[in-house]
Amino acid sequence: KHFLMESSLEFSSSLGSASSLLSRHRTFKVLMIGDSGVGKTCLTHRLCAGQFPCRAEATIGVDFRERTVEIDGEKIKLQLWDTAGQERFRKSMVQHYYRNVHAVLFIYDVTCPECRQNSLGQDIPRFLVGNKSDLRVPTRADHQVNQQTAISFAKSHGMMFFETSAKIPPNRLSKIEDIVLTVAGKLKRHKSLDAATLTSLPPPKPGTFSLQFAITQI
Ligand SMILES: Nc1nc2c(ncn2[C@@H]2O[C@H](COP(=O)(O)OP(=O)(O)OP(=O)(O)O)[C@@H](O)[C@H]2O)c(=O)[nH]1
Repeated sequence: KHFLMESSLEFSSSLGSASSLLSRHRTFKVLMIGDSGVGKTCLTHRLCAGQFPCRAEATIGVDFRERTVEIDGEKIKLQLWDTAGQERFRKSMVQHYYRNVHAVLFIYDVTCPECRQNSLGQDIPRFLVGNKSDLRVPTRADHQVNQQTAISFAKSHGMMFFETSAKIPPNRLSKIEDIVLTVAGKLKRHKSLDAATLTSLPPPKPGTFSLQFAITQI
């Protein structure tokens, strides 16, 4: 995980070059945000490289990884920006990495009902992703985020919902490919994200909502 200088944070699109006019190709900046330790770095690796990283250290600043998928003949490049969850790193970087964002993945840990989050980007596609589903233990349901609660929460905030694990081997339950394809598909179809507006989106509006889930069983 490294610290990136501001100059490398700027969004770039391959649209405009002669070759990209022949094969349509768009790049979208997707922000991964969430508390420290929820698994943003591991999930970013998994979504982009298909693997769980053997070791992950706390992110300092931001880092990004890319994944290209083809949807209906168009190549969509997702640039996943892995942000620092630790408050001391987050504060100093906040205004930089929220610039020109096209979608946000709010990540929380399903075994941590106290996860909190700041809301942003009301006008862009947003996804709520519960990670570490491999750590769910049926007998400890009271210490985990209830999936129905999370689904209702996502619905009421206009987000799409996924529960996944960055760690489990690729299978139907991991949902990793579903997440990649859903995010890319949503961005491809999102009206306000056409070529003309790619580099001129306003910064996401700040605001808050509590992503603190109620513990449903006492
Ligand atoms: N069991 C399990 N462990 C996970 C999963 N995802 C991440 N972890 C572990 O959770 C810890 C934190 O993961 P990171 O990806 O570094 O978390 P982060 O959200 O990037 O943390 P910050 O960089 O501090 O913001 C590491 O020990 C990972 O191995 C998962 O799906 N399942």
